[in-house]
Amino acid sequence: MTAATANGNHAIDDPVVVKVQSASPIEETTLFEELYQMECFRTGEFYLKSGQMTPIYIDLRRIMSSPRVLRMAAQAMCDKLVAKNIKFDYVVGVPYAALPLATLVSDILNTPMLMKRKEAKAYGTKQLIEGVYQPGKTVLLVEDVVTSGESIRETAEAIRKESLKVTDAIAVLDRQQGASANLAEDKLNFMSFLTMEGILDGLITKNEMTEERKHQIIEHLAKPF
Ligand SMILES: O=P(O)(O)OC[C@H]1O[C@H](OP(=O)(O)OP(=O)(O)O)[C@H](O)[C@@H]1O
Repeated sequence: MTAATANGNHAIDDPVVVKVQSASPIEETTLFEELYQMECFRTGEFYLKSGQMTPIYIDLRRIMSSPRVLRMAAQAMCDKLVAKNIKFDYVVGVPYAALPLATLVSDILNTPMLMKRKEAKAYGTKQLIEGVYQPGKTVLLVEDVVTSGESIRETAEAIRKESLKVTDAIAVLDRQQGASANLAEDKLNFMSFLTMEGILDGLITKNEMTEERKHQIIEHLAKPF
């Protein structure tokens, strides 16, 4: 049996929608504070997937150690999806870091999840996309942190090969290094709950950073990969 959920998405075998939006929407500053307390922000010299050096590293893998904060981050994305009236039939997390987030988004919105593997297995069904799906349906991609958008793009490509549609992707945080424009070229609408600029402003309020350092970092991150 298929049932439409409150946001118009479809769930299998579960007609009862119990959760969608938070009673009061989660504020960016509230999630920032939780991420700060969980030491998700580190300054220094780190290297990203793209090979680029970054003076600030944001590690949202840490939040799986707090189900409360993990849920808050997922709920913040759900609030945004509902507010923007984004429609989709399945939720897919960009492996691996976003998988716990995607699981909670699927749960909160009562919308089925699929799982995209980084690599297909050489045994079993050898499928790259796991779960039950019908071709022609639409997938929402969920990310933790986005830099270039390449991981989203790769995931969208694998999903589209299965004759599924992908039009929207959401992340907890956009490092604001060109992902929106890159993904738009691939017909993907990208949104995030937090931005790098918001994080840097938050770190200024914590006296962890000066305005001058913030501008140096933004300038550094604006350089091409
Ligand atoms: O926008 P991009 O330039 O693709 O960078 C962002 C990606 O990098 C990180 O994943 P990582 O490659 O470190 O793998 P993991 O999720 O398995 O830790 C992050 O979780 C995103 O998926």
